[in-house]
Amino acid sequence: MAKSDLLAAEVTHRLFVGCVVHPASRTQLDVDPYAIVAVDLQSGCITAREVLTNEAEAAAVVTGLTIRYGGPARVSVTQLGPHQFLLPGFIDTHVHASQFGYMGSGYDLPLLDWLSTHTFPEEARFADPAYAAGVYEAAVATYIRYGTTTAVYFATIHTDSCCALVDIVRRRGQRAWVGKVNMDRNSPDTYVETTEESLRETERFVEYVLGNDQASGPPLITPVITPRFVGSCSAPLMQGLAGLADRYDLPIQSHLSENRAEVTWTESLHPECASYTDIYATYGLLRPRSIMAHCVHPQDTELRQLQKHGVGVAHCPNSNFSLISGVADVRRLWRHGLAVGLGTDVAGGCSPSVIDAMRHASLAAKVHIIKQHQEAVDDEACAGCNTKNTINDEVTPLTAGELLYLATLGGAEAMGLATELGNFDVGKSFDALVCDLQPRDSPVVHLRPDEAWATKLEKFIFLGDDRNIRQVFVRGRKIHARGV
Ligand SMILES: O=c1[nH]c(=O)c2nc[nH]c2[nH]1
Repeated sequence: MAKSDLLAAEVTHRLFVGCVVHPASRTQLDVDPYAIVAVDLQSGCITAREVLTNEAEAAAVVTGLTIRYGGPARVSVTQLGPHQFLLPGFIDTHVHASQFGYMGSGYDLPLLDWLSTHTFPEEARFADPAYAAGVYEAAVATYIRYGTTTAVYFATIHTDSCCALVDIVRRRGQRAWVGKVNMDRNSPDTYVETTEESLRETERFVEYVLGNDQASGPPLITPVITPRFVGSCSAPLMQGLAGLADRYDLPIQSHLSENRAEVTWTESLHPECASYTDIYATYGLLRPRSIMAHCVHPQDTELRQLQKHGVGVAHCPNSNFSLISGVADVRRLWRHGLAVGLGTDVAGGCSPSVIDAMRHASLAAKVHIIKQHQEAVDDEACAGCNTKNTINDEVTPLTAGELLYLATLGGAEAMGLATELGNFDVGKSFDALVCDLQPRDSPVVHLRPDEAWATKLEKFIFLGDDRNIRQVFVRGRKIHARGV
């Protein structure tokens, strides 16, 4: 090839060479110290994943793939460093972009008081699109920096401000479901809509999102139907929203069974229904691609109903601790066959980080173990059972593999997107993080010589932060790189 042809040739594929970590399933975490992931930069999809045994073999496979993809001028090779690894991008299945401004404050109140004291007054300010854009710009940049490649956003009731959020997410290249919030009852005068307004404005928002997609390939941004929760949505509004979800084939998100006082109040609003979950079922809001946040206090019958309708759950442990809502039990949700992802639930949760959500999920699972130990000790049936870290197969700590699964593939399953996202299977979108355990400015993660990869991953989960996320990719495109 002449030199001028070489210069003109376009790079069509990128190969990542080094340690690759991904959940093959809930029960299998693959950690491959010598592996290659190949990405077609046109489609942003993974075209090959090769698992090797040593560096020499990796070099030979790089050469073979380079020939297959048209030669060195068409292939860019990224060699990961000794403490770097590739991880699927994080999926935050429940986050209020509009609450970013007061995250980290107001945790002395339970849910319903917190909503009326902090949340509704702040969200009412989003009537001003300029104010909204300022908050959304900071929020989206932060979530991306922390490795969230896919976010399921609540915005507010204000359509123009919701459109501003969509524009920001689109410009920054993140994948997202974005929801205009619906509220037509039990809300302050300054932050409420009529039923008709709420439906009309939701349709205007949906048309805006669907009409403005400029990404090549399937859209990165999807409008999501977002009744805030039963307490703030009348039956006609819920029914109307279910109709919009049908008409536009859209996903749905809401809150379910977060706090005991909320459950009691909600059920009192609908004596015609058997339970909180049954209210959503009755008004048509439970289906595949519905995501219900929290599910802290459901009865078994409710979990069976969620499973029957194919609903996914956003587990939001930081929020459940911060608002003292209770502790959702992930293993119980799994036993009922539910798909579960993680939610930061900013600002109920006090961190924008899915790594933090993994840590809190670990603690939440341990609370169930501690509770059972405590009950056993109180019964005097189990003197000394604190010497074990498990009660039985159903009450055990979450492993590092399970935590990484919740943060990635579990979220994709809850969204009904597991054929496209969540790990590095060939054909899926390359939504990925280049993680670095030894960036120059992160003294917290200390590695001993010859630290095993299993230990390195645990340290990433329990000590890591945004400084350990070097690059962020969505559909093969780099959307963030650290300056340091
Ligand atoms: O954690 C929560 N955050 C909210 O904004 C909200 N609204 C209803 N229920 C809610 N729960």
